[in-house]
Amino acid sequence: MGEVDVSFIQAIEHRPKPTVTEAQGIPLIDLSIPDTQLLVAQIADACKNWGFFQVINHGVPSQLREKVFSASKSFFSQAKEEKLRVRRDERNPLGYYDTEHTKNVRDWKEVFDFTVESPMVMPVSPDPRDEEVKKFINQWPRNPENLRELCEEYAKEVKKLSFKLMGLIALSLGLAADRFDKCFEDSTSFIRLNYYPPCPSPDLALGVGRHKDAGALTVLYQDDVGGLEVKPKTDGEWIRVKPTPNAYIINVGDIIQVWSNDKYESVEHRVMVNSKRERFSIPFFFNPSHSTRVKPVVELTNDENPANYEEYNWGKFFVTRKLSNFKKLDVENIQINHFKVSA
Ligand SMILES: O=C(O)CCC(=O)C(=O)O
Ligand SMILES: [Fe+2]
Repeated sequence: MGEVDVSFIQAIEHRPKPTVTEAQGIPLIDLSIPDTQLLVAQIADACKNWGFFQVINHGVPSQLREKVFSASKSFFSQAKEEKLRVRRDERNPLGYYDTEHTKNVRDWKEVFDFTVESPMVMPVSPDPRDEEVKKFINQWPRNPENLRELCEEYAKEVKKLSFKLMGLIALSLGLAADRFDKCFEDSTSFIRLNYYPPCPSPDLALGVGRHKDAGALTVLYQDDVGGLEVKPKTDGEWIRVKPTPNAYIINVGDIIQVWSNDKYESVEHRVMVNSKRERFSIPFFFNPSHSTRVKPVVELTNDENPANYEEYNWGKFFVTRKLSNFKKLDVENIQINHFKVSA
């Protein structure tokens, strides 16, 4: 990518600030502590007050993660023609692309997406009357040769961590640890290799525009460059999440917000770019199966605390969102607040 094209330019109110505020006090949770009750209390506090947190002693081997980062770097360093051999298009949402839009502004990044379950089953169209589903298959590049094997091994490890976190979150809501496990059979989870090239105008563009993650949970690893900013609900300011070696950043996504009936909220975040260093990150998006009907869990609602959301189908929501990120549309893309029950 050369000079900043007009498609990347953020509206003035969404441009990054020239000075960065480092986040203070983001919960850092040690998953190896033997006292489950204490762990659950820490998770509850982090989800309620921050919507995101970091975890250490998470069980994902750091050597494997480093190998995936280095394979990712080698994939993105190839000539564009080579990367375009595995590009995504409207028929297959998996693979490489460099034209993702967030809220209709182009992101300064390149990505490579692959699913955790292969094939992954998803509806073909956002139309609620169209019941057709399709099996999607990952596209793997010729180089680096070991990318597929490393990514598949990494996916298994992060999936284990995601189930563990989901269990702790369920416990923190007073539910059984396996309350949500069934929803994640035949999951639509996917992993994204993110590459943010140096940007000549980091004051005008963003690596990823402000957004909330639509799925249940995001398990993210960022390299040591930094650039991830969040807007926790306790504070209206964007704050920078300083990279912590060997820690995963966990975000509550929109689905947990709905399941918990707003007890936990999905946090807005974005990525700043810089003119000097390229940046890499790898989010794992833990998403339920396409047939999951998302609504506040019955155990958490009653007459005094009625459901804040109408039920929606995850597969249709996801497909609608995918199509809108793929190209610039004239309308706002689908959001959970479209399902909010009006007071
Ligand atoms: O690169 C990052 O640190 C975060 C990326 C992100 O928020 C996303 O891909 O949804
Ligand atoms: Fe995100």
